[in-house]
Amino acid sequence: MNRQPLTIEVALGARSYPVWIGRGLLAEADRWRATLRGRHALVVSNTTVAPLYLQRVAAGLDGLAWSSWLLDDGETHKTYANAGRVLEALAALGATRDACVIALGGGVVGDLAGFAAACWMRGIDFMQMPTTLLAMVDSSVGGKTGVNLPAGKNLVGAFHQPRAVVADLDTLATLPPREYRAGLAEVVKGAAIGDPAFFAWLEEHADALVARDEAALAEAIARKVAFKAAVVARDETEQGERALLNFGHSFSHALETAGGYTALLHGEAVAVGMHLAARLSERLRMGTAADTTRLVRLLERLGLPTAIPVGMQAERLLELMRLDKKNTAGTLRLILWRGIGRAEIVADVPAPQVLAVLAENAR
Ligand SMILES: NC(=O)c1ccc[n+]([C@@H]2O[C@H](COP(=O)([O-])OP(=O)(O)OC[C@H]3O[C@@H](n4cnc5c(N)ncnc54)[C@H](O)[C@@H]3O)[C@@H](O)[C@H]2O)c1
Ligand SMILES: O=C(O)C(=O)C[C@@H](O)[C@H](O)[C@H](O)COP(=O)(O)O
Ligand SMILES: [Zn+2]
Repeated sequence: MNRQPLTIEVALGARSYPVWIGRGLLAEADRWRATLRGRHALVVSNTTVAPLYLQRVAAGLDGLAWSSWLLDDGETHKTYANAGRVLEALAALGATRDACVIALGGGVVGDLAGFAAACWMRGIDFMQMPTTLLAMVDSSVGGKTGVNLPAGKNLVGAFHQPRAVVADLDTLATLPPREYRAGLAEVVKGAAIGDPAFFAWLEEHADALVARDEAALAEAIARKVAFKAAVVARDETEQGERALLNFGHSFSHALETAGGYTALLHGEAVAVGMHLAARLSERLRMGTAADTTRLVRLLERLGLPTAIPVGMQAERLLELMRLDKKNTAGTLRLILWRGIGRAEIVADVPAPQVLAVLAENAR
């Protein structure tokens, strides 16, 4: 079998890096090990992923001074305190400026480990080894790193690009169904904001994706990664276009925070958030009910939620949305939607209209 991975480059000049997508890549250490510059490596993983996959990575670190640091599992552990613990682990390892932090896990591990790498000695190398669908198609690519505060999602963080992304599709074999579906939400997001042909392809292949058909999944991952890589290459630090990748996220981050980071998975909250953003767009006479229906149908076929969880108050959600990083000067700035493939950044969105959509959809 030809084991050459698909390579998608994130083109950022001297800081360009490959996203390798394929099977068996963790064990093919020669490829990824060549990107390590120094003799120290810290593998950050969690208590679920490490027993499954750390051994494959460890085999490739032979001869280096390396150790591992394991996070407890779950979004509630993506905290500033735990980022500090990763930094302490780097100190214990004696990591110098040429050390590398390797994130082995989902987006929680990747965001936290990347943030620690951005902070240690003002920034050291970092490699992403995503093991969830969501991390492969979204969080491992683009260099957004960070942690949550009780006040809000991802409020503390840094842009810090990895040196390489190693997406080993074999790891998805152990991913629980709910986590797999959550990853599909970020795939739909990419198509919804800027690629109508991809959206139509997803509609056509929804059943195959639900059944985890290998070819359909590989194509979905490749298309979403290529889409995101291109956006990041044009606007690395979200001065403009990159904010479109935040479609649904003003709502979803509020939903996640309101739920104490346990009620909804990030991808599930993004699905609900995209639905709410589409409804708000209709209300503001930007989008059409027909497009919202297409979006909701696709999300539901993929097994994703589209409704606000029972008991979440509209006023509380609006209050949380006011702390979103896209806002300026005390006004709401959201990603709204003119329809399939046509998202837009909209400033000064009237709060009463947002509240009305939240209230209409709260249960
Ligand atoms: N930086 C970015 O650009 C970006 C983009 C999207 C999401 N995110 C962040 O990513 C996080 C969500 O990431 P996620 O959905 O990967 O969640 P996650 O990291 O919590 O992983 C999901 C679950 O799957 C388990 N798991 C991971 N890989 C597994 C495997 N191969 N087999 C079995 N179990 C496995 C994990 O232990 C966890 O229980 C959120 O914090 C979100 O804010 C960041
Ligand atoms: O890469 C981006 O840019 C994104 O917005 C991707 C999002 O899916 C992701 O959830 C990201 O972490 C959100 O970033 P934030 O800036 O809203 O915290
Ligand atoms: Zn997201």
